[in-house]
Amino acid sequence: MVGRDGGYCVKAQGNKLKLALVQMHVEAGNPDYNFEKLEERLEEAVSAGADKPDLIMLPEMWNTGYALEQIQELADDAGARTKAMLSAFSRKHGIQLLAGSIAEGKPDGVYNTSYVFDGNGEIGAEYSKIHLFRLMDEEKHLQAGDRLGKLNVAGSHAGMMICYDIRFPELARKLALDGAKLLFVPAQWPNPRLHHWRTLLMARAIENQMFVIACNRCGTSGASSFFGHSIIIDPWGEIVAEAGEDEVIVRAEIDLSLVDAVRAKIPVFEDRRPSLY
Ligand SMILES: O=C(O)CCC(=O)C(=O)O
Repeated sequence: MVGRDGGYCVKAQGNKLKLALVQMHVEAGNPDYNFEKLEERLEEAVSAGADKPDLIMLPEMWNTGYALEQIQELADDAGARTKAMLSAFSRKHGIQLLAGSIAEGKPDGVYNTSYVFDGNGEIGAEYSKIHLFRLMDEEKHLQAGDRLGKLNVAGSHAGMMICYDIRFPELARKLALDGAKLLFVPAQWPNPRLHHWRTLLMARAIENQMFVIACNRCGTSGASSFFGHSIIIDPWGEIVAEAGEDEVIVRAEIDLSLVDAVRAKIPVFEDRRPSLY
């Protein structure tokens, strides 16, 4: 994991948030294994000696992986198993949990859905991926969501996108215009597109002057391999923390007041000319 040590051109005033991103291997088609493994990783995230995070984040489709051919049978029906485990964890530790996403079974099909637990074990927000990734046949097996992902974190508005969604800058801009100061991105982004992953996330952070917090999986699944590189980028485009390719818990503290400081320094949102585009 590499940290950042550079000086900002703008100074944050202090509204701190401690983050822990669980970058883990996901076993495709084996929810029992993945639930057990996640439980271990969550215990590690809050283990004695670790700086207790305010928010823990998980990767995309951590319950089933991309076992799309069997996804109808494997999906968590109404998210019941996920909700039971993660609600209890969130309540026990008083930690907000942005629970990556799962294959969620609903009466009309399977959705790629993220739940956010608010620290009392209640679901504060949920979001189903709206752009299905045709290169991996998602549209053949999954239903697309039809709502934006919005949540509150430490008194600030935040937005949520899942993996392929980051290729749609208008979605991030809409979330920013609606008030988001942070953007969370759970993913299963595979090789060989590390360059796209880092560049797109960096662009979303700089152009919207927001924190981008992205948690990817690692390891291999059939013919696909995943490079990890979970990353936290600040609104000035500096990398706060970035994982390598192995399993790790990425920990960092961010200061949300930096968003206002950056937006005041270069007032992009005031300078927009929406009447022309
Ligand atoms: O856009 C990409 O290159 C990767 C997207 C992806 O893997 C996904 O949405 O699951």
